[in-house]
Amino acid sequence: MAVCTVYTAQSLNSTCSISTPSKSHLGFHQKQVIFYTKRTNRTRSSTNAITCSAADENKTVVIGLAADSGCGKSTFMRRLTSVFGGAAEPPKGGNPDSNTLISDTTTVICLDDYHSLDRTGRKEKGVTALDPRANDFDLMYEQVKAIKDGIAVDKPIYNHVSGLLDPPELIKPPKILVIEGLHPMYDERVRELLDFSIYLDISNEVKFAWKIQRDMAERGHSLESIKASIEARKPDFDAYIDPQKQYADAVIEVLPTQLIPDDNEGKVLRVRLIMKEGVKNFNPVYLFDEGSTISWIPCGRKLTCSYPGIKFTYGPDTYFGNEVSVLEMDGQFDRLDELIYVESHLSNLSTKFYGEVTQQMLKHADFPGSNNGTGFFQTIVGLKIRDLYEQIVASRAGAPVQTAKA
Ligand SMILES: Nc1ncnc2c1ncn2[C@@H]1O[C@H](COP(=O)(O)OP(=O)(O)OP(=O)(O)O)[C@@H](O)[C@H]1O
Ligand SMILES: O=C(CO)[C@H](O)[C@H](O)COP(=O)(O)O
Repeated sequence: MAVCTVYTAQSLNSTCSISTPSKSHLGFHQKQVIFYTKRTNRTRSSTNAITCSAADENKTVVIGLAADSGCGKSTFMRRLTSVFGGAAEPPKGGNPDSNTLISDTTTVICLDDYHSLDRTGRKEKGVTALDPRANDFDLMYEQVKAIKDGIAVDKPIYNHVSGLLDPPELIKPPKILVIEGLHPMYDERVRELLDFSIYLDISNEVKFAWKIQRDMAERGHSLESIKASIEARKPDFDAYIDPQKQYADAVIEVLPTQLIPDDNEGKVLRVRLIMKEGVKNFNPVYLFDEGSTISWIPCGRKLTCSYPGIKFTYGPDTYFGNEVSVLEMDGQFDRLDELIYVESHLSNLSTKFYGEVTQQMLKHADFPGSNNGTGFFQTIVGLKIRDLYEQIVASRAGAPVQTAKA
């Protein structure tokens, strides 16, 4: 037994703890405790440096989700957390404007909380929130690494209501940590901590249509102000956000349909799920025959399709020099219960029972994108992440990995 100041490891199986008071500015959860190590793999008798790490099988799995604002991250997160069961809610009794969502298995933190400049600060310096100079990547790295190592942190909160940085909130290491926001793959050190990464790539036309729908209808903004805000963000979006897609293990690309010539309504979407080959614990989904190039129009006797119909394509491709498999869906579903027909023609879905994708889609039929490839592919990626998590846990425990059914 030793008495020391520790950055508290929350897991009982944590192997040891650390004492480096000079690091308190990094927001580790710091307190004076009697320090007891249950299973010590490594101890170093130094007054100010005891290394800490959670027992390997308990280490937090870290997922990164990158996208611009208003591109469907929250909707995706709701689909993902639902796959693990249990409701995701803000920390109980905490800041009502917290951006964090916690469920039994997952904790989703929003990287806006690492803005180093508040709204006024950005205005004074003439930088946008997308600019790396408005974000604290050192703190982001230190805290994500700490959580991954089983250590709770006091994470700052960026308050979107006031535009100010609020007092921090305690984040305990969950089974799965999702870091979502503008820059999860921007900093190489943070990128290295990710067990899996996703980029939501929404084309300008579609982003514009979604922004109008939300910001005009729900937030009372004018068409001109929405256009101006998109234009103002574009240079920094192109410089700092968009390039992250090259690092993503999966990209969901959302484009206008090709089924309606010169469509400018932006309601019918062509959605591409780009899946990197050779990623550990992740086997891309395929249609009919793995590695072949397939074009499929499922609108026949088993799927109701009104104009302009539905078209799937699948095949190998390259993306930023990486080998990928691409599954594409253009069009929209008329009847969600018939989705089972499409699901039954896809393989490597990592479902636990026949029809699980369809069941998830029906459960959240009211979420945006439920009648097209955005919701369909987000659900599939959610199931793939569950599978990846289960494989990581099984391999750490040295148990044979029980592969998913489909
Ligand atoms: N798949 C979709 N299909 C149609 N509209 C969508 C879809 N996903 C999101 N939207 C629209 O975009 C808006 C923003 O979605 P969401 O809140 O999920 O995005 P976000 O990236 O979390 O936004 P922010 O970062 O601004 O909080 C929704 O209110 C909805 O209008
Ligand atoms: O790009 C964003 C990510 O959500 C926001 O614009 C950024 O976080 C700044 O927020 P606000 O506009 O509320 O000051």
